[in-house]
Amino acid sequence: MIQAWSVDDVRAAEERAMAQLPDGELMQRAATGLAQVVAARLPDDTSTQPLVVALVGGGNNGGDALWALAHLADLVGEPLDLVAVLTSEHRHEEGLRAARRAEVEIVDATRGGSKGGSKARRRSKALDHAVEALAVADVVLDGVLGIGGRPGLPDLVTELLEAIGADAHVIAVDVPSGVDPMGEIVGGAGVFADETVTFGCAKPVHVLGTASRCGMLTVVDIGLDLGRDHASASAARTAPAAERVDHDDVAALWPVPGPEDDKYSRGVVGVVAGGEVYTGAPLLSVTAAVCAGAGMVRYVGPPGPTQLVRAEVPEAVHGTGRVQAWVVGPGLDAHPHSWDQLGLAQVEAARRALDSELPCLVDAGGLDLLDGPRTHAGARTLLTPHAGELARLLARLDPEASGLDRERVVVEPLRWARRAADLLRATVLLKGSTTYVVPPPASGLAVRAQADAPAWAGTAGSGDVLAGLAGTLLAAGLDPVDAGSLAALVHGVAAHDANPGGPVRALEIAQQVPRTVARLLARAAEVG
Ligand SMILES: NC(=O)C1=CN([C@@H]2O[C@H](COP(=O)(O)OP(=O)(O)OC[C@H]3O[C@@H](n4cnc5c(N)ncnc54)[C@H](O)[C@@H]3O)[C@@H](O)[C@H]2O)[C@@H](O)CC1
Repeated sequence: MIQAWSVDDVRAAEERAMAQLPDGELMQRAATGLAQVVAARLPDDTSTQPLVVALVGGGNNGGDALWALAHLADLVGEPLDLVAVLTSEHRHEEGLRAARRAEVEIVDATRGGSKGGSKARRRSKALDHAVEALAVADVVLDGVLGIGGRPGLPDLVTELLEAIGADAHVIAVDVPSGVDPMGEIVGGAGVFADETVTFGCAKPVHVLGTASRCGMLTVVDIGLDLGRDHASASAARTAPAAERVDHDDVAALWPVPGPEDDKYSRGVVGVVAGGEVYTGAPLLSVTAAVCAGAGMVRYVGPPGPTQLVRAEVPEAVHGTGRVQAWVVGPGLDAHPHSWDQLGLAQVEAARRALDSELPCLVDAGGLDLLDGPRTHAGARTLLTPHAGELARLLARLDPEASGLDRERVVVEPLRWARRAADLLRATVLLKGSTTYVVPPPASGLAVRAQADAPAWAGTAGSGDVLAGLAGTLLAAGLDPVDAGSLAALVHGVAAHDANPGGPVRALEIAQQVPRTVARLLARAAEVG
């Protein structure tokens, strides 16, 4: 599990550590670790002298970058070209002195050129020089903004970033500059790093939807005390703000049956999905549930899709009966015409499932049937909207979200998922290239974010498969946060495994699940 702590918790932990350590020690640890990573990324080709350029901001993040350049000169022991481009009128003076002592070339890009005239003529010589160096640098260190950064960048920095050559390896110091350190706001201007070197622990930016801006993540241990040892939790220890389940967690979380288990103890999942119009969704959800290892799958639906499920998934049983969790809504028409008796009966079946006290996954058309907090199943409800469905749900139920649209959800996914989780007292799994699993804020549980799926997985029916998969995990007794995040991971990996690097159809994702689960379980046995 990758765990990330909030900026406030990191700052508090830094203060606690600094109170025990000599002045500047934490930054030295950070800069030394950073310099070691940079040294390892220098080109093997020794025919030309490697060039490392650091973009240096005015805060401690800039200080890290300056000290790292200073250490690098000692560490590598071979001639290097080191350039620090200052991007702010503020300076980390100690870092600057250290860089000067180490004969790092200092380029002050903030020194303005002549005023007036065209933009090109106004550029200072220093800026031109920085731009030239960036174009040919082997490694570029982004030390403009760290955890003190707000989303967005000054124009000067944007101009410098645009000058970075295509072959440069870009390493962000702690946080890619311009990107929200808390990972709440996705997109916008900012660095796209090949790699991020962070200090003490991961921050939300590294695991939420902003993770794609960070590239590979290295955490340098600088001795922060951040709730690593839950067993001896003291007042000073804090809970993570965000988490990501990884492949090595699957064995610990996946419900593997034991010799005493039977189909009932493994979990019976009931699927109320589809209708006479949408017949594919139930087939996909039921297939996924069977393939995920449900003890039994009961399908509830009108004759058309029932016939199809009978023909394609002989393992499924039909009609209502005892279940341990419900999947309600894939392909469900929540508002059938008054003459559509079969459609109305299916909506009634969905409402009965929603009103039961059992764990419940609510997807697609099922979301349109929700009208307030989940008082019965409460914390054991998992809502699985995509951005458009979440916008529609909130615009309908939350007076403060009237007019909310998909685009706003895409920019601030956590804000709106959290809002729905709070309002409906349910866990919200928001689907997208990053899948967020957001428990009700009152639970105090960390948000999870998964980004395991290839873009090919964004295909019709893929969400129906995810619903069947996650519903099976709910029926096996997992809580909604584990069920949602584990299902998202396995769904994504199965989409990859089904056809690595190429298109995949939803049914193939479902059919791949047994082998993907087996592979992930075997991996744990090998690692363990
Ligand atoms: N506190 C410590 O002991 C340690 C701090 N470390 C480093 O310190 C960093 C945090 O340093 P700071 O708190 O100085 O913050 P930053 O270095 O991230 O920069 C904050 C400064 O940038 C300005 N700023 C923020 N967003 C901006 C934007 N979008 N456009 C223009 N200016 C903007 C702020 O007003 C502030 O002056 C960490 O990310 C890490 O790199 C590490 O050295 C580890 C130890």
